[in-house]
Amino acid sequence: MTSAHREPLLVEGSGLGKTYPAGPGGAAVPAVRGLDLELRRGEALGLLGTNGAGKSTTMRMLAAVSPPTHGTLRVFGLDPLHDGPRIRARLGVVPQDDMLDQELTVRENLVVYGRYFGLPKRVLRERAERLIEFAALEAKADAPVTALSGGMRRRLTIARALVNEPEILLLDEPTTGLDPQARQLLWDRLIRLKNDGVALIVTTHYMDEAEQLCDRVLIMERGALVAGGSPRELIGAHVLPEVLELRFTGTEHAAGCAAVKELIAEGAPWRLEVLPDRLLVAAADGQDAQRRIEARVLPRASLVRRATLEDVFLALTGRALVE
Ligand SMILES: Nc1ncnc2c1ncn2[C@@H]1O[C@H](COP(=O)(O)OP(=O)(O)OP(=O)(O)O)[C@@H](O)[C@H]1O
Repeated sequence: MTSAHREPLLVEGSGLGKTYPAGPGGAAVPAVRGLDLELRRGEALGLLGTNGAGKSTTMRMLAAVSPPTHGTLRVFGLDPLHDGPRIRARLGVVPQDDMLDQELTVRENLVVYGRYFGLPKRVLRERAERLIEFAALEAKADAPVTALSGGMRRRLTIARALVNEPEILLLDEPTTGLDPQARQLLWDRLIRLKNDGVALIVTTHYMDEAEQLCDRVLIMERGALVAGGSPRELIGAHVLPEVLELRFTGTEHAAGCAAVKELIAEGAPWRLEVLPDRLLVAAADGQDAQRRIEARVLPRASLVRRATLEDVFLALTGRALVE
């Protein structure tokens, strides 16, 4: 039992599902089906899946803004159907699109948002300063939102979602469109929150993000759970530990593919994934695979790396998780 398991259960969903009613001329959409999930204090849960997998629908159910049509859901032990306002008061939500007040300054955005929670002025002023510092926006505190970079806006959106000191923060694709440096700073802040005991639920298209942040991930496809566990568990259970990436010049791609298939047919214990621009050969020993393949066909470039969640996703769904 890890220490996380001694923490109280904040979210408990069982057989959770949501079917959107049929529109004019269309069929009903089962957006989420039979999902079991749990979240504890200080834990980060990742929801992974391609577009339309049901991640945003799951987030909306957890945020008590879209009622489930199947299964049971408890957030803070409360039923979202009947206790929506009490649940929402203890949640922070970071939507995909920053819904900041463009004309207001950084500080004003925090203060105005905090008023919705009925916080006394003095508390709010002090909290806004703390959040400005947390979001590393001290130099921009009096600047309007229009003067902020993409990364700064995301940090302000997160700061704003923290005004009510939520116990759970829901983040829908928090770093989409940000450059590597801006992503790193954001991850740093999210890890700090987690260490302070805030529970995070993150949807993302980025496997490295899930590996960095999440204690557990749920891989979803067409509304259903495909696999769940810690990144390490998923890698251990679903893929071989090393991956040899091979790139060939245009016309050689097919020959390279044939050579690897031939070796596998001869008994090499590998798994081949063919992508448009490269071959991925999963193996227990990547260097051995590299030697044996390169004895038959010479790639333009090759490298051996450790298997990642991206490989798990590909192995389970047959699709690369790219935007
Ligand atoms: N309000 C709605 N009415 C009807 N169908 C919907 C509604 N919202 C989402 N859907 C459908 O439900 C399915 C799941 O959508 P959802 O937005 O939850 O997926 P997602 O994994 O969040 O995708 P994305 O990464 O694009 O946000 C899709 O087929 C979508 O078209």
